[in-house]
Amino acid sequence: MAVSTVYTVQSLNSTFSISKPTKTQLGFNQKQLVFYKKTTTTRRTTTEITCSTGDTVVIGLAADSGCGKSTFMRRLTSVFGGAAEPPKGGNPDSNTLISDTTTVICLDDYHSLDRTGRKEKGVTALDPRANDFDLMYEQVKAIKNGVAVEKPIYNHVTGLLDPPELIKPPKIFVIEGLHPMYDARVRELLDFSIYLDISNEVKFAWKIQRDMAERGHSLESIKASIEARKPDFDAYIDPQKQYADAVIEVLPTQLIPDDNEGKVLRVRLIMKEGVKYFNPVYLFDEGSTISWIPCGRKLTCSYPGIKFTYGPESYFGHEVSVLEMDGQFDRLDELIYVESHLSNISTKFYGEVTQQMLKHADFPGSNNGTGLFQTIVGLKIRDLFEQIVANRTAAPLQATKA
Ligand SMILES: Nc1ncnc2c1ncn2[C@@H]1O[C@H](COP(=O)(O)OP(=O)(O)OP(=O)(O)O)[C@@H](O)[C@H]1O
Ligand SMILES: O=C(CO)[C@H](O)[C@H](O)COP(=O)(O)O
Repeated sequence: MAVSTVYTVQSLNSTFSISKPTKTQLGFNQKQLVFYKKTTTTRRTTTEITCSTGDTVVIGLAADSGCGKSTFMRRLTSVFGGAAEPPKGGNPDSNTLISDTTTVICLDDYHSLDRTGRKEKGVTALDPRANDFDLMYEQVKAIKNGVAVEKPIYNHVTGLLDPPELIKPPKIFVIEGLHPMYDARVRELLDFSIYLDISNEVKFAWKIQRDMAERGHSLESIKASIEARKPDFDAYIDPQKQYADAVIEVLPTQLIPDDNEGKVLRVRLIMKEGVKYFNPVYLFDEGSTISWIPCGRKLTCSYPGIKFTYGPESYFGHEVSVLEMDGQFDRLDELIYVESHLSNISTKFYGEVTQQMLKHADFPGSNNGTGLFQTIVGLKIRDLFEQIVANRTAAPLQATKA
């Protein structure tokens, strides 16, 4: 019986056919090859095998508005080197940030209702009915498979949906916003997920600081906006934390009794056990329960001091490790003392965490656990990315040997 084999290779720019692929092409490790489709035709039957060759690692970052996502993204892209900028020559109100390695998109771009539409229907932007999850899923899947997409833009200045912008598959694709883990199909596409869990007291303090000082809002209007969002936040945003591989929880300090200023923070890094390519950070002794007050000869601490705790816990029925820091640093250069007591932080050289923190000393949270844990999660993401890529490169080699 005559058997002919047709291979169709779709690159980012074109589709072309080749009669017989080379070994490299069969190993799917050419970045520009996105779909590999082999059609074996006998006289009457056709079998199709489709393989994706995209190298893109997808990271989800969930948090409410004004909870530090942009700051976290700036720390993350800095770990990979190079600055992140909006697409060149594009819409000046684009929410996208592109650097050499990473592309960060804001999921607000998948709002299906614009500001007026939401007002007319009486729904908030947090409500799933105001968002297009089908399109979000299709486009994140395409990027993960190495296919460029035309993503819509939600314009925060006008409140309208602007014409789409072209997003090409990067090495690391970060989807940040209100709902990266809401839709099960999108969740499945994530290689790693993070939730920034800012307690109400702290969220309020940060909102006041930003919206009163920088945006001229009144205290009453800030209170009203937080209250108006709360039911939908509780229903649709907050539950996503159960799916996150890492949660950064930000709470008022316990070092000052009845503190309500929200300036000194207790920050917990909750790390899920058993996540592929992710080994939780630990303090002194993995799996033990530790309480450590490092203030003394090597670390300068003014009132109320600093306290670290570490240990195993259960979080939404998952086994997790929790590293906690309560208090704030007086001198950032002394952070090296704390860093040297942490293990599994995925640094490439001694003192890398301290170096990153010093480099961005002017970012919010640089003197406390928010900055420290965001930096560490950035390093863990770099490590995860490198492991995934190494694994993908090794797999075709093994297949070729077999
Ligand atoms: N770690 C932090 N410590 C103190 N304040 C912080 C911290 N992170 C963020 N803030 C405050 O919250 C504000 C919002 O931060 P950021 O812009 O990073 O949040 P966002 O989630 O990206 O906000 P939005 O979604 O509204 O754009 C900052 O201007 C700052 O006032
Ligand atoms: O929750 C939000 C996420 O950033 C925004 O409020 C939402 O995107 C709507 O934006 P705007 O208030 O500009 O119409």
